[in-house]
Amino acid sequence: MLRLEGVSVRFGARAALDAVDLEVADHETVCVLGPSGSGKSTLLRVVAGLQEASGKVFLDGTDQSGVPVHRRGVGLMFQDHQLFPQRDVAGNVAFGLRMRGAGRAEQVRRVAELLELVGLPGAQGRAIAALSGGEQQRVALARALAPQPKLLMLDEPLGQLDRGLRERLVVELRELFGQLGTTVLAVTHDQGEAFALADRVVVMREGRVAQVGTPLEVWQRPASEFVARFLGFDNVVSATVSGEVADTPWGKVPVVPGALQGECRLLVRPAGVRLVPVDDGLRCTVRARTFRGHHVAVILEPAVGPPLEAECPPAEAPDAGATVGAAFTAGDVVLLPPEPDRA
Ligand SMILES: Nc1ncnc2c1ncn2[C@@H]1O[C@H](COP(=O)(O)OP(=O)(O)OP(=O)(O)O)[C@@H](O)[C@H]1O
Repeated sequence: MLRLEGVSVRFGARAALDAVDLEVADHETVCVLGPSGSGKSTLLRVVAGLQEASGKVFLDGTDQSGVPVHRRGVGLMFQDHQLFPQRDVAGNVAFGLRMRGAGRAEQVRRVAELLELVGLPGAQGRAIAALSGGEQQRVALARALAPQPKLLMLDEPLGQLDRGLRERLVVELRELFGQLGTTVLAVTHDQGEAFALADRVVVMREGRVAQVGTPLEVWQRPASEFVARFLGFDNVVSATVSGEVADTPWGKVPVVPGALQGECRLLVRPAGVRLVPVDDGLRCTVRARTFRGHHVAVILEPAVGPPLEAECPPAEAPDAGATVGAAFTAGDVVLLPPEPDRA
C-alpha cells in the first residue's frame, strides 16, 4: 500500500529524515515511535504531500511525485484534532464528503454510519465545544475515515487524552481498524500506545530507522542499546561473552546457548533479575520500589556494578533498605551490538 524509498528531508544542515525506507502492507497498522525530534511527523507530512522530500513515495504502487495532498487519497488526523469549532459534529464529519462532491442524502447517511462506528450515535447536532476530549477525538477520527482513505495517518492520535481514556481508545481503534480493514500509519512517542495499536512498529532515531518489527520482536529483541533504552530498559552494561557465560560488572551472567562470543553490550530485562537469598546471588541493597500495577519495579544497588532494576510480584517485593541476592535468567539477557558510530 505504501512504500518509501530513500526518503530524505533536510532543514538547513540538519537531516530530519535520512534515507528512510519503509513499507506498509494493505490492512496493516504500523506505528512510528521515537523520541521528540526523531522525524516522525516529518515522515507523515512527506507521505501526505505536505513536505517536499528527496527519494520516492509510492501509494498503491503509484509514484506520488508531484501529486498534491488532496489527490493522494490519504486521511490525516492530527494531535490537536483541528476540528472546525463553528460547525456541529455532522458538519465536521461531512467535511471530506462535501469536498468530494457527495450529495446531501449520501452525506447524511455516511455521517450517521460513521458516528455509530466511533461510538457517538446521534451526536450530529452537538457543538464541538460541548464535547469532551475523548469525544472530540472520535469526531476527528470519523472525519478522517469519512472519505474512505486508502491510508489513514494519525499523528499522536491520543496525545492529549488522559491515560485511562487512551488505553480504552487504543483497544477500540485497533478493533475498528481490523473491522474496516483500514491501512494505518500512526505516529506516537508513547511506546505503550504503539505496542497496543500496531501490527509492526518502526523505531526512529535522528531521522533514521533504528528498528522495524512486531511489537513482540522489538520488545524481546531490541536491535540496539538506543532502542533498549528508549523502551525503558536501563540494565545495560559492557560484557565479554565466552560460551554460555558473560563477564559483566555484576559478575557472571548466563546467556543462551549459541550466543555471539566476545565483547558486546548486554541487557538484562528486569523480568530476568530474580530475587534470591543473599548467599545465592549478587549481594544488593534495595534502594527504591515503584508500584506498577501487576508488578513492582525494584531498584537494587549491587555490591559491584551499576544499579539494577528487577521486576517482582507485588506480594514478594522487598522493602527499601533490605539486603537481597540477585540472580539472572539467561532467557531475559539480550546481547546488543556495539552502537554504530553516528558522528
Ligand atoms: N519546518 C521546519 N523547519 C526546520 N526544522 C524543522 C521543521 N520541521 C521539523 N524540523 C526539525 O526536524 C526534526 C524532526 O522533526 P519532527 O517534527 O519530524 O520530529 P518528531 O519526531 O515528530 O518530534 P515530536 O515527537 O516532538 O513531534 C527536528 O529536529 C525538528 O526541529
